[in-house]
Amino acid sequence: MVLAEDLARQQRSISVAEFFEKNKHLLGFDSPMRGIITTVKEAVDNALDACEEAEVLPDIFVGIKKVDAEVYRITVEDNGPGIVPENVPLVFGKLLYGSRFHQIRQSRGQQGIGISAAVLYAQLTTGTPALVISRTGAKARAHRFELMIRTETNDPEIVSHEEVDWDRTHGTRIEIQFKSTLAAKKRLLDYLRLTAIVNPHSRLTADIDGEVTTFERVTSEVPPCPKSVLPHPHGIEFGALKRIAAANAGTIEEFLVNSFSRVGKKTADEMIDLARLDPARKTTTLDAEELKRLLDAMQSVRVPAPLAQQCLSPIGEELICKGLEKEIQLDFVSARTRPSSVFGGHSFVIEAAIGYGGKLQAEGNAQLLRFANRVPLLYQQGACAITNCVTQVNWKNYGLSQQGLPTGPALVMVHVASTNVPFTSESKDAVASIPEIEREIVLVLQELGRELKSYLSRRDRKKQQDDRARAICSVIPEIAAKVSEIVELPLVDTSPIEGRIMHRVVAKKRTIDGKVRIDVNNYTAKEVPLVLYNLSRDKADDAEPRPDFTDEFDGEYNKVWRCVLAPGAAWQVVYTGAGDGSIDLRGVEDNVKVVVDLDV
Ligand SMILES: Nc1ncnc2c1ncn2[C@@H]1O[C@H](COP(=O)(O)OP(=O)(O)OP(=O)(O)O)[C@@H](O)[C@H]1O
Repeated sequence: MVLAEDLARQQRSISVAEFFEKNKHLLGFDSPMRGIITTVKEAVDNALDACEEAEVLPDIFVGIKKVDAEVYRITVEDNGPGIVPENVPLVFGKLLYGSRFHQIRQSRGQQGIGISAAVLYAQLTTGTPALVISRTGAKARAHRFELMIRTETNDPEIVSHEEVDWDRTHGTRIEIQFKSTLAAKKRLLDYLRLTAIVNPHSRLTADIDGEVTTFERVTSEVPPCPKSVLPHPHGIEFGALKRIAAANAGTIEEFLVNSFSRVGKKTADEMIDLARLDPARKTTTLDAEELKRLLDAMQSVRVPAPLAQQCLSPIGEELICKGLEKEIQLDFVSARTRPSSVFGGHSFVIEAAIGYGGKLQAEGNAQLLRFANRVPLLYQQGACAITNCVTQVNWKNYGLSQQGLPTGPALVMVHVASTNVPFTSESKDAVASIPEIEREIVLVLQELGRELKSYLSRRDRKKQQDDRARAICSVIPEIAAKVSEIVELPLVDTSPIEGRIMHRVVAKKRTIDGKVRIDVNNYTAKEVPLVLYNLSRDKADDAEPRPDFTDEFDGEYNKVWRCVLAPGAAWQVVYTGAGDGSIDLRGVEDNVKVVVDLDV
């Protein structure tokens, strides 16, 4: 009895801020290094969400500066709609306060914890308040706050508040200081690069201790902001049904039609009938047993899937490829956006891409890029359903070797976009194992695997043909020389014949005038593709071709320069390479001649 009374004296409620102060690892603040990444991630997620809501092209600045031995100041500034001054203290100084928790639509933020957890972490490690400046439009003045969190009550504490001048017309800036290290610099830049890939409409500028990196946008089209939809009857649980039914003044039929997505009068009547209820009854009069019957009926009646186009914002195949190509040089890339699907009443869309070659590492595991609602997932790869699906696919069928993950110079990217991404924890690092989601991921990877396979066999076939053609071409000049010696006639230029064998122009070191002359008039195509091979990779690496040449590696041989010569166009190009002599490409009307001087 005494013990119970002793215990009773110790029992008291715990504020959510106290809880997370003690369990900061649950929110991704388990180490000082990770603290920086999580803070930047939370603030950038919020900035991107806010810009999307305001339909402005995001222009986001991330600054990290050492201010003391172990203390870093993290700044994130956006050009979003700003936050009204009354809400600023709540947004940054109260955990579980946000605008997205109650909305059913795709957004980066969900829980209303992210940024206030960063403020809490800062005050825990350095005791300094967060500095926030926000402005909502040209007509309003900016408000500057210094904020802390009262952990015992989970309430904001306003240390200072004043109106200030700010050159941005709208946007928000947050500055947080905490103990950390800059060991996370590479990871931070990786995070920003990945964020740029899945948010191709945004410009991200990072200043990490004076070193500035900009990730430029690849499109100027703002993706439409996903719209909030009503809950789907297949995704509702008893507690939620009871709560919304109690708050509804109408009849059961009105309740079903007005409170759930894709439920019309006919579907509602079918549900009510199945639950053996009177459609004219008020929902507030239903007892627990009747609500249970209604819930069962709602789950068994067929209802069309939620309208994914409204509430989701997939990136799209073209922009995924553009983003990947810009940030990671690849020889092959292909992307797929699957049709939308549903799990537990929540819409989701799976997007994926496969890249190969280019600057990817030839050894070791393929690079796996995981994303959820346009946010890169950087931690807990092993615990994520995406990783599980990638290892389930038999990559050997598609020309890659495999040790769990595929290996070799490949990249696999998967994006889960959903109104409710099922994360394994509050730190939102890994996607939970949901059979519907996993099925879609495996399907899309198999689809892309087939494309990769046909690219790899095309490439191998081409390499074989090239090798053969090269072997033949290497003996033609010798045969020509021998023949001219025998028949005692001048040596002819064999380049056009070689060109026809190779189906392209091959420049090699030759002795005629110390130059190679290639006549491309044999091409009947409207445009003449010109490819220069066999330039020493080292030398060609330093060389800058003309802007109308694209410049790439063929992955197998050497540097390849491509351009298109239109017949009839007059060409006069003189190029001086780095130490490998000059290359002179010349074409005249109806007689396009290419002269390559490799006289080194
Ligand atoms: N830069 C910003 N511009 C405009 N509004 C913002 C900004 N940052 C935060 N907010 C508002 O503050 C709310 C709380 O942000 P917070 O990061 O705590 O949670 P969240 O983003 O909603 O969810 P999560 O915890 O999953 O990140 C957001 O829902 C949003 O309404």
